[in-house]
Amino acid sequence: MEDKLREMLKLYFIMGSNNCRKDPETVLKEAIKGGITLFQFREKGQGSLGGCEKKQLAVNLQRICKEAGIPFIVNDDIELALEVDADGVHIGQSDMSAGEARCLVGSKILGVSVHTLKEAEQAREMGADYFGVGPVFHTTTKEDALPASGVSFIRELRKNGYSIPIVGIGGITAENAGDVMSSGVDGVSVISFISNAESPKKAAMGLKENIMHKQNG
Ligand SMILES: Cc1ncc(COP(=O)(O)OP(=O)(O)O)c(N)n1
Ligand SMILES: Cc1nc(C(=O)O)sc1CCOP(=O)(O)O
Ligand SMILES: [Mg+2]
Repeated sequence: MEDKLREMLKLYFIMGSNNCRKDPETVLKEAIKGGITLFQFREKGQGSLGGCEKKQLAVNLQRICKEAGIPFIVNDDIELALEVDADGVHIGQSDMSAGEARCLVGSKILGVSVHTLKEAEQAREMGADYFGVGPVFHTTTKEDALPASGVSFIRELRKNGYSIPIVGIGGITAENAGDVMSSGVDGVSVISFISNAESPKKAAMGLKENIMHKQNG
């Protein structure tokens, strides 16, 4: 299961309608053609959808993922994740606790954002399946992002014996993805480099090439 999860995390695309310059369903289909391995529905921030519109978009994007065999993760909204029977959820330090989330989602994938060794210890104890660590580089996509910390915390986690799957997030592009991979992560998480690209397919392909290149030596 853990090896399968590491594979899934290689190119983790996250998106909501407000991150896209074209129709979100088209963006997701193109990103899948470009080689993404996991998708997170993150409908959040200025201009995002709510209520029935949010749920309908989740259902439509989940169908596209299912047809392509890409697991579908929901950000923050555990109720929605359970309603649509998503493959997993991602939560951060200002969301519900990882312990509570684990109780609610059972054996679904549980991702947790961590920024300190203390948060990492708690998340691991509470049953996190993977960590999201960022922002690695400067990002304007997340309104309340912390200052960029580079790859130092990723290296610190590995040095302290954390073998749990980890993805780096924040400001990642095809150009810097290889450096993030070299720090010890299993994969990279990306929003705008794909969602805002003229060709989401080409953007995903560019990322994939650099990720695989690093992985193979
Ligand atoms: C893979 C991944 N890593 C980190 C995050 C950020 O989660 P969080 O800190 O809860 O912030 P929001 O995304 O909810 O604004 C993530 N979503 N995915
Ligand atoms: C959703 C999210 N979480 C972050 C964190 O640091 O935890 S940074 C971020 C936004 C990532 O978007 P982009 O790839 O466009 O920089
Ligand atoms: Mg959150």
